[in-house]
Formats: sequence, C-alpha cells, structure tokens
Amino acid sequence: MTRSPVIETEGLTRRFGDLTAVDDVTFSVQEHSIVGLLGRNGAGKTTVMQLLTGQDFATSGEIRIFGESPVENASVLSRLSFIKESQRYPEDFKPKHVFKAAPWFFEHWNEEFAQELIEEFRLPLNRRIKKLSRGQLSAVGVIVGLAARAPLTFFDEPYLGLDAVARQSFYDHLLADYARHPRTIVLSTHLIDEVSDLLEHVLVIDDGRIIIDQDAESLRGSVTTVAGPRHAVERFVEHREVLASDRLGGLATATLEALTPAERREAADAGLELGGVSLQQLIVRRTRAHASEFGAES
Ligand SMILES: Nc1ncnc2c1ncn2[C@@H]1O[C@H](COP(=O)(O)OP(=O)(O)OP(=O)(O)O)[C@@H](O)[C@H]1O
Repeated sequence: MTRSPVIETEGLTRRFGDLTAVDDVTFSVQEHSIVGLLGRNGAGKTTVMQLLTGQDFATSGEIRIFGESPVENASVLSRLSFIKESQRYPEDFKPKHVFKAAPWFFEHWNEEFAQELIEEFRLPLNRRIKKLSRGQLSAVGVIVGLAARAPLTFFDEPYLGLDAVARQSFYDHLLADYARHPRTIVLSTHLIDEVSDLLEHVLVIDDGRIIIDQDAESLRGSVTTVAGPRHAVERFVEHREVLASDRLGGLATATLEALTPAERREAADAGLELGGVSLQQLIVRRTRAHASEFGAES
C-alpha cells in the first residue's frame, strides 16, 4: 500500500532573535502512522508543532499539510487537532463545556468514545477548569485529542500530569482506536521507552535540527549489544567500532552497529549473549554523539 505524505517540510526555519529554534528542517510524515517527535527540553519540538498547525510563522522554508500551507487555511485546519498542556480555556469553562463545544470543531468527534474516556479518567465534568488538578487538566486534552479522531492529531506532551496508570490507559486507547480508525498521529514526548511500542516512525530533533528520521523498527535493529566474559567481549570487538561499553568485574557489554548473521553466529560461538538496546538508550546515545560532534555537549 502506498501512503501519501500528510506533512511535508522543506528547509523549515524559525528564528527568535539570535536563537534558531528550528534550523533548516526537512522531513515528511506519511498518512496513517504514529510518529514520535522526540528530543531534549528546548530542542524545538513545540515550535515545530506550532509551525505545522499554523499557530506560528516560519522565518523561512516550506510547510505542506495535506498538500497545502496550513496558515489561515480552514480546509487544512479543520482536519487537525493540536493538544498541548498550555491550552487556554475561557474563564469559568468546565470540562462539560469543552466536550459540548468539541463537535463544532471536529467533524469526526465521537461522543460515545468521549463518554467512555471521561468515565475511565474519572473526570469531574462540572468543576471549573481552573480548579482541576494537573492530571485532570491533562485528561481533558487527552480525551479531546482521542475522541476528535482528527485525520491529523498532534499531542504535545499532553499527558505530563497523568499518573502512570492513566498514561497507560491513554496509550492503550490510542493504539486500539488507531487500529479501528487509522489516522496520522504525532506524539511529542521525552518518555521514549513508554511510547516506544506505539511508534512506527521516529523523528529526533536536537538543537533545532532533525538528527534521526527513521522507521522505529529499523532504528531498534540498528545496534546490537554483546555481553559475556570480559576477555571474550574484548576479543570480539577488537576490530569493530564500539558505540558504548560497560564493565563489571569479569563481565563486559559492548554496543555495536547491527551485526550480520555471520557475525551473530561468530559472537554466539564465542559464548557471547546478543541483545538489543531500548529506543531510549539508542536515542540518548545518538543525541550525545550529535552534541559532541557540534561541540555542545552539556
Ligand atoms: N516565543 C519564543 N521566543 C523566544 N524563544 C523561544 C520562543 N519559543 C520557543 N523559544 C525557544 O526555542 C527553543 C525551542 O523551544 P521549544 O519549546 O520548541 O522546545 P521543546 O523541544 O518543545 O522543549 P520542551 O521539551 O522543554 O517543551 C528553546 O530554546 C526556547 O527557549
């Protein structure tokens, strides 16, 4: 099945005075996929989402959402939802008002699903939004984002206030509803391991630049760890590039670029155990490598 791009950017740049928050970014996102927009604090994730949703203006570069510019474009904007923690609501608004208004903005809004989520997140509908706890406020956003079933949904760390149980519930609903109603979902987070199983594609932004743009499966398979007796590990890695290594007493582990089947057999014959690396570890390593390359390690 060929999928068409829902998001396309070319040389996208956003400067705030001297600071280049988004620096010459080119990427595309295919329809019907869940994409992680990952990166450290201040990397540029929110700015990218603001630009893609027409809430901010690029200094230079191109953006096409469903093939068109999102800026003041009602036909594009009606097909997307952008859920962020800093969402402002009118004074005196209660959750029930938010859910009553939602169908006016989202043509695919599903009331039944919204009600199911309201119950699950135990959201008090009649309390003023200003008085909600942080988790309850996050739940309002999460429910809107899911029940809107917008063809293109952005979640900008909307679940920061949710506890672990509620977050898991969000991930479960997201995945189940996505399977029934495929759409394009961009999820920004720093809780990489938590969302790792949801993601089909990974975009990592660092210092305003995209440093990884890869499908999650191939990214996961791009490195291997070998573990075992120290001398055996050292012998195996002797003529190979080691991305990371660790020693504990007589044991050692080393992280290497993905091994070929023959190399995997060689490692097994040498008594070494082969393993993977979590997406989070992998991204942390690549981000560090990128930072030192540009002399900006912190
Ligand atoms: N309106 C603005 N004026 C000046 N600088 C800004 C503005 N908005 C963002 N920035 C700066 O741009 C950079 C990118 O910010 P952005 O909010 O996009 O990062 P982020 O990846 O979403 O971070 P976090 O994970 O901490 O939310 C930061 O250095 C931030 O301070």
